[in-house]
Amino acid sequence: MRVPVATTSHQYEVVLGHNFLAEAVKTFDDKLQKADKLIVFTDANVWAAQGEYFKGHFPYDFEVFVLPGGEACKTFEQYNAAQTFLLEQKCSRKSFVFAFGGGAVGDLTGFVAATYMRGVPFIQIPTTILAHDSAVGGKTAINHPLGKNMIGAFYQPEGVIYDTLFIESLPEREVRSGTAEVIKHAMISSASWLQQLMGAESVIHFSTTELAQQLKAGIEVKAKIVSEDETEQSVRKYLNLGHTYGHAIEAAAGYGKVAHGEAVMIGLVYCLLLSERYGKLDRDFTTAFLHFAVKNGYPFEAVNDYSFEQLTAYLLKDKKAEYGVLQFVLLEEIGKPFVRPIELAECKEIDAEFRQLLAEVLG
Ligand SMILES: NC(=O)c1ccc[n+]([C@@H]2O[C@H](COP(=O)([O-])OP(=O)(O)OC[C@H]3O[C@@H](n4cnc5c(N)ncnc54)[C@H](O)[C@@H]3O)[C@@H](O)[C@H]2O)c1
Ligand SMILES: O=C(O)C(=O)C[C@@H](O)[C@H](O)[C@H](O)COP(=O)(O)O
Ligand SMILES: [Zn+2]
Repeated sequence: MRVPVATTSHQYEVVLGHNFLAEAVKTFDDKLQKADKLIVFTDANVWAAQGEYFKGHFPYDFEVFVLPGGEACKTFEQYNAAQTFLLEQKCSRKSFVFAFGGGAVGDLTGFVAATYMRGVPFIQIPTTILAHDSAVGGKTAINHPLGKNMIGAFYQPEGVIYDTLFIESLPEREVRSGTAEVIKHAMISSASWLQQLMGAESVIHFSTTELAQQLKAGIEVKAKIVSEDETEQSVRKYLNLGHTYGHAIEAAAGYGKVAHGEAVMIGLVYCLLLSERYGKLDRDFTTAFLHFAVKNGYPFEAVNDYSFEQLTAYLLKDKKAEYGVLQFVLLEEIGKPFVRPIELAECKEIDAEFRQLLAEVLG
């Protein structure tokens, strides 16, 4: 399966298949033959689970740099270590970089590639469900203790090779986390798709074929939006549904304790509550959605670990804020997102409603 991405700065394809790494990498043969060095960035968990397969199916010589697993690789320290590795390997502008891992490896590697000698080409080889989102569209970043993804660049990959075989070793918690972004893509694009997901027995036990269909549908939504608005001037903001509150939870927890997708799911419910005030969605729908999320194991108890006051500083650092006022992505109805300024006092009211609803549903 192929999904084209055509942003203002770059055109490329996402190729999706199963057990097809060698074949997919070969489609870049022209470029890779001309490269003076191939560097693979990965993380310790991915390399332990999938390194042998990778080595057996990657048809070129390469050097590998193994980062710490998860959010721990999106730090200034690891950014510095990765740049040092490229310098020590004598990489040039003719070198090629691969991000082999989930969104954390992809975001770090993309930012390293964007800034090494002011830009070297890179290819995303995602290994998580979540990375159907992160590997596409060119948002690259590391975290700052004061806010999520605060230091980064828009920098598109040369291509995305998505071999769903890698997902077979993904822990269940990460399957759940990644599926939150699939659900987000459904919420901003299609009521019938969301209805299908909400009606499923479980959204974390899809068959390989069903999963590939869900991933492709998500990639298509993302590709269409980033092709229209690469740098988040307009419709790209819709991809941030659930992230204003979600990122605040992630940052307050200390990156990695609440997984990105878990935090996004929490943020999606928060946005549904807020949307009730400005669109056609009502409390019955929000409650049904929360039940669906709880049934699938999303950890809403995490909200109770932080007061609204603890979240406030992170909320205010959201990148969509304008002139000090938060801009939330809301839903007129499912499939119809819009952006609206929301004052902090109103955020606090919704936060209180959220905690009340959680108490009712979680008991
Ligand atoms: N750039 C974007 O547009 C974008 C979009 C969404 C999320 N993100 C970012 O992506 C990150 C989250 O990505 P993620 O959920 O993929 O997390 P991740 O990269 O941290 O991976 C999750 C965990 O699973 C392990 N793992 C990954 N693949 C594995 C595999 N195949 N087998 C076994 N273990 C594996 C990792 O080592 C890690 O511990 C966050 O930092 C988030 O901010 C970026
Ligand atoms: O691609 C986008 O645009 C997104 O917002 C996708 C999000 O899922 C992703 O988590 C992104 O990294 C968030 O970006 P940020 O600008 O809020 O840091
Ligand atoms: Zn996200």
